[in-house]
This record gives sequence, structure tokens and C-alpha cells, in this order.
Amino acid sequence: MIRARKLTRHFRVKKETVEAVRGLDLDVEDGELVAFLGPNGAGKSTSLRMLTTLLPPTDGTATVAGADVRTDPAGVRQRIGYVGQGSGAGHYFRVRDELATQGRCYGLSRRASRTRADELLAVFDLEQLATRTVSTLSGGQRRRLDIAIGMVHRPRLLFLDEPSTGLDPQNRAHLAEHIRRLRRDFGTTIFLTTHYLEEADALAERVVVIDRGTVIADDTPERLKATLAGDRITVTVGSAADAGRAAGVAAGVPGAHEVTTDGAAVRIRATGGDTVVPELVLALAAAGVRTRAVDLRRPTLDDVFLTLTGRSLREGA
Ligand SMILES: Nc1ncnc2c1ncn2[C@@H]1O[C@H](COP(=O)(O)OP(=O)(O)OP(=O)(O)O)[C@@H](O)[C@H]1O
Repeated sequence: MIRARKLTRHFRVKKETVEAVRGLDLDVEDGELVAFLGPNGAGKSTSLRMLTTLLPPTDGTATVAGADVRTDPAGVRQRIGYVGQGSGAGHYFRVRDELATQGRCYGLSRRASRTRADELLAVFDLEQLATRTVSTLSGGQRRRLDIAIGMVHRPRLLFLDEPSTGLDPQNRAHLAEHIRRLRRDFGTTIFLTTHYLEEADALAERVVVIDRGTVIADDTPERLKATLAGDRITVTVGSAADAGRAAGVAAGVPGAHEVTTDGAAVRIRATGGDTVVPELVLALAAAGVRTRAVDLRRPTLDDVFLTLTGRSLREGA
């Protein structure tokens, strides 16, 4: 559905060159739900704008929904939906009229555009709001209308640029459910940008991590966390001296690696932490070290980003 090779975009700012996107390689298959995750300024929007033909690439190639972004931008636009960061809806129109007008813009008859508007009102739980003026909608309702507008022409591929920015957690979860439903009920391929780690983790089956214009990781959230971060175990013992002994014991437990001490605490990075913990507690007891507390923490995508870049994505965002 998306194939990009060495996609590159530079900007000239005064006499400086900003390398916003540097040689992006990307493959998205039919029906995937992919999150493009990275800190502010990583190059997410610039990549999206090139893939949606809003910005010509400086270099490289991309085919989107079967059309080349350079040689057939109109073909790309016909086949994709794009919901940018700002609202695309006219403030003073009524919700149903706004959807119907968009349908007319895509060449639907008056009747077909009304029918399509009603379908979309149902899909996005906007039926109660059909006659309301767009300017009176809440942030979450407005965002659902924006996505409905992006779906008027039934695109097989939908781009969403930071769809949940500015929404509270409850509205974010509600929107996520609608995005999942689009994929489930209509098989829409969805490519969305976000800097919300939890959203990428919970929503996407695949996460492409971008930093400073380059893809630095691309996998399922589970595999990224397991291979690039691992579980973190903290064992608290009675004293710093005990911690030294405990660290020696921990280093010998299968699955435990990167053992460090900090006062009376021993920190361990582990593969399969839930099976390492009982083995560790038994080994410590056998060595005569009394365990006071054990904490097992599952990794987050922020731990992945930290491992890859040495920086926290939370700080960057
Ligand atoms: N029109 C422009 N002119 C000059 N520099 C630009 C332009 N657009 C983007 N940039 C620069 O390119 C880099 C990537 O920007 P981009 O907007 O793609 O990042 P982003 O990952 O989408 O960030 P955000 O999460 O803040 O939206 C940044 O350094 C930005 O300042």
C-alpha cells in the first residue's frame, strides 16, 4: 500500500539546510495499522506530507496506493484519505451538510452524498449531532468529524497526522476505538503519526520509530520492547554489602543480564522477567541473602527509545 525508498526532504532556512527526512525506507501492507512515532521535529509530518503529495521530495521515490507521488500525485490523492493536524471542517456548516458537501466535491450525486453522509454519521457516532453547527462541537467530536470527512470517498488508505493531539485521555481512547473499527469493519489501511507512546503501544500492531529524519526501529510494540528494552527487576536487600552478594547471585540466573547495584538495591535487566523473579528469589535464599522487596517493571516504548537514542521520548515531546 505504501512503498518508499530513500525518501528525502531538505529545507533551506536562511543559509542553512535542514535535513527534515533523510532516506526514509518504508513498506506498509494492505490492511495494516501502523503508528509513526517520534519526538517533535523528528520528521513525521514532513514524511506524511510527501506521502500524501502535499510536499515534493528532494530525493527518493514513493508509491502510495499504487500511484507514484512524483508522476501521478492526482492518482494518489484520489485513492487516499488525509486528516491533517488542523480541522478541515467549515465552522459555520451543519455536520451532515459538511459531510454531504464533501461527497459532492468527490463527484457523488446529491442523493448519494446524503446517503454517504448518513452512513458516516452512524460509523462515527455523530447522528445526534447531525444538525449541529461544526463550531459548537467538542474537540473529540470535531476530530471524529474530520476523520469522517477523510473517509467520504471510501479510501483504502487513510493518513492521520497526530489525530489525538489536544484530546483528554477519555476522548483519546474513544477516538482510538473508532480508528480500530475502521480497520476492522472496512479493512482500511491506517498510517498515523503520534508522539503519544501509550497510544502507539495500544493502537498499532506495528510501530515505526523515527528520530532526526531517519527510521531507527520498525516492529510490533511487543517485539520492540522485548528485544530493545527487556523487563526491569529491582531487588531490595538489607544492606549495600548484601547487594554486592545478591548481584553476584543474580548474574548467574538464566535470563538476567546487566546487573548493577545502587545502595541496597540490585537492578537487573531481564528477558522474561516473570519467570526470572521466582528463580532469583530462590537463588538468593539459597545463598543466604534475605530479599526485602522485588519490583518487576515491564518496558514501555519510551524505554525502547531510550535504548536506541540515549534520550527519553517524553522529554523530546
Ligand atoms: N517548511 C519548513 N521550513 C523549514 N524547516 C522545516 C519546515 N517544515 C519542517 N521543517 C523542519 O524539519 C524538521 C522536521 O519537522 P516535522 O514537522 O516533519 O517534524 P515532526 O516529527 O512532524 O514534529 P511534530 O511532532 O512537532 O509535528 C524540523 O526540524 C522542522 O523544524
